[in-house]
Amino acid sequence: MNAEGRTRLNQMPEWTALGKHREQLGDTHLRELFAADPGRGTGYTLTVGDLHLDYSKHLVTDETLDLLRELAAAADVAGLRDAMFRGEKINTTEDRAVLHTALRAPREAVVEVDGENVVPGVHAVLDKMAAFSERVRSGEWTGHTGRRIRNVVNIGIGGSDLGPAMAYGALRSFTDRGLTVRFVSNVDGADLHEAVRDLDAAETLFIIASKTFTTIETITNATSARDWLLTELRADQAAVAKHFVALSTNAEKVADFGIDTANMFEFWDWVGGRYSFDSAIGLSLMIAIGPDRFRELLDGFHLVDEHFRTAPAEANAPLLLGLLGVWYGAFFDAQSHAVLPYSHYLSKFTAYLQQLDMESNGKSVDRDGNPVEWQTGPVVWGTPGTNGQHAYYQLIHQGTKVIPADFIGFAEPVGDLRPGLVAQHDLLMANFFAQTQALAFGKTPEEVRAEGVAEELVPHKTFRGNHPTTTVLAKELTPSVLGQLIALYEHKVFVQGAIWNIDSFDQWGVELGKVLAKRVEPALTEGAEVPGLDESSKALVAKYRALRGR
Ligand SMILES: O=P(O)(O)OC[C@H]1O[C@](O)(CO)[C@@H](O)[C@@H]1O
Repeated sequence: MNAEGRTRLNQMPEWTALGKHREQLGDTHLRELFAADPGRGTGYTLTVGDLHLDYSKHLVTDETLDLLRELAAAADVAGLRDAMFRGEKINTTEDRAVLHTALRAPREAVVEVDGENVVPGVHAVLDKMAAFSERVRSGEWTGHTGRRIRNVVNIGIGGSDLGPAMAYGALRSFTDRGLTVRFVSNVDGADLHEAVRDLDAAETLFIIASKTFTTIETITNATSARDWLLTELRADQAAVAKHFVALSTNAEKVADFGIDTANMFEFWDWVGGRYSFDSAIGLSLMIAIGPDRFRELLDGFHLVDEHFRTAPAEANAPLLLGLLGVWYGAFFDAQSHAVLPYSHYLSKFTAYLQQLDMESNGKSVDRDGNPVEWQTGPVVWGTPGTNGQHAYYQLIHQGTKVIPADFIGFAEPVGDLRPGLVAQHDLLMANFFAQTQALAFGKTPEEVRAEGVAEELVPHKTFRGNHPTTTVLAKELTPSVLGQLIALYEHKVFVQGAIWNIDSFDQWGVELGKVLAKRVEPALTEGAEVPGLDESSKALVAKYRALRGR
C-alpha cells in the first residue's frame, strides 16, 4: 500500500493474474494464434481518426487483453486521465498541472487551472503567432536593413527543438520552399556554424526557443548567434529586435537578452518541454507551413485527445498501446521498443519520441518516492524502415532479445515527387508488409529444408518468428495525421506512467549533469581545482587540457 491507500502494482491481484496467464501462454506462437482464430487479422484492429491500427501480431489473446484492461482499471488510469484533462496538478513533484491537451482545445472549450480558464490565453498566443507568421511569409516583416526574411533559425534544445525539427521534416512537402528553416540545438559550436555559414544575416530571423530561458546550451548559442548577426550586419544592439524573437515563459530573461517582449510568444508552466511543440514552441513550423496547416495539425492532436478521453477501454488506442508495452516489459523482460517509420519524412520521429517517452518514463521511484519493483520506460530507438533493414533488423529477426516494434506506413506518397519516384512507393510498402510478416511468422526448419538448403545451414536460415509488432497505417502523412500520431504516443506514455505509478511529467534525472557541467567548466578553461571531482574525471580533464595545449 502507498500513502494514498493504493496497492503497489506488483501486489495487485490483477498483476498476479497476468503473471499466471503469461506462464500459461508459455511459448505459444503467433502461427498458432492465427491458426486458432481466422478472424484475428481483421478483428485485432482499431481505427482512430485517420489511423488504422493492427495489433494482431502481438503475443496476446482475448484473455490477455481483458486482464490488461483489468489492470488499467485497478490502477485507475481513467481517473488520472480525467484529472489531467481537468487541469489538476498531477505533476506532483513540481506541483504543476499537465495540460498540453489545452493547447489544442477548440476556442470555446473551458479548461481551468487554479480557477482560471486557460483556453482564451492559448488562442490569443496562437493568433499572435499566426499574425507574425503571415508577416514573415509575406515579406512584410523585414530585417534591420529592410530586406525580407528568407531564413529562419530555431535555437533550442530538447522539447524546444525536437518537436518543431521533427515536424518540419515530416511536413516538408507542405512548407514554403522560398524559406530556409534550420534548427540549432547542440552546444557544440559546429551546429550553429553549419546552420549559418551560407546564410545572409540581413535575411535571417532567429527564434530563441526556451521555456525557462536559462538553458545553458540555448543561451550560449543565442548569444553566439547575436554576435554573428551584429558582426555580419556591422550593426549595433538595435538590430536584435528585428532579427530575434523568443518563445518562453520567462519575460524577464527574454528582455535581459535584448529581445523586445512584444516579440515574445508565451506559454505556461503547465506545458512540459517535451509536450510543448503545439504551443508557441511550434512557431518555426507555423512559419514554414502556414497558420492554416498548423491548425490542421492541432485538430489532429485534439481528435486523438477526445478519443483517449471518451473511447471505451476495448476501443481505446493509446490505452491498448500502453498496456502492450507494460505487458512486454513486465512479463517478457523486453528492454527496448523500436519505432520504425516507413516514411523518409519521419526521419526524426523516433528521436522525438525518445525524449517524449524516455524523459517521461525513465524513472525508478514511484509517485510516493518508493523504489519501483517493476520495469518502467523502455529504451526507444529506430530509424526509417528500409535503412534499418540493412543495418540492425538482423538482430530483431534472429537475435536473442524481445523487441516489440511499431511499423508506421502510408498508402500514398506525399509531396510533389516526380512520377517515377511515386512508383517507388509500392516497393517501400512491400517491404513494410513483408517485414512484419517475417517477424511474426518466421520460417521453420521444415520450410528451409523444403528449399533444398544444406542441412548444416538450416539453423542459420531458420527464423523463429514470434516477434511482436504493431502496424499503424494511414492514407497520407498530412499535418492532421502527424498530430494524431503524436497525440497517440503522448497518451500511450501517459497510460504507462499511470500504471507504473510514476510521475511522467518531471525530469529530475537531467539536472545532475547540468549542475556538474557548470562546476567542471572552470577546470577545463582555467585549470581550476574542482572540489569533489573524482580521480578518473580529474585525469581526463588533465588529458584534455594537455591535448589542447594548456
Ligand atoms: O525549453 P528549455 O527550458 O530551454 O528546456 C529544454 C529542455 O531541457 C529539459 O528540461 C531537460 O532536458 C527538457 O525537459 C526541456 O525540453
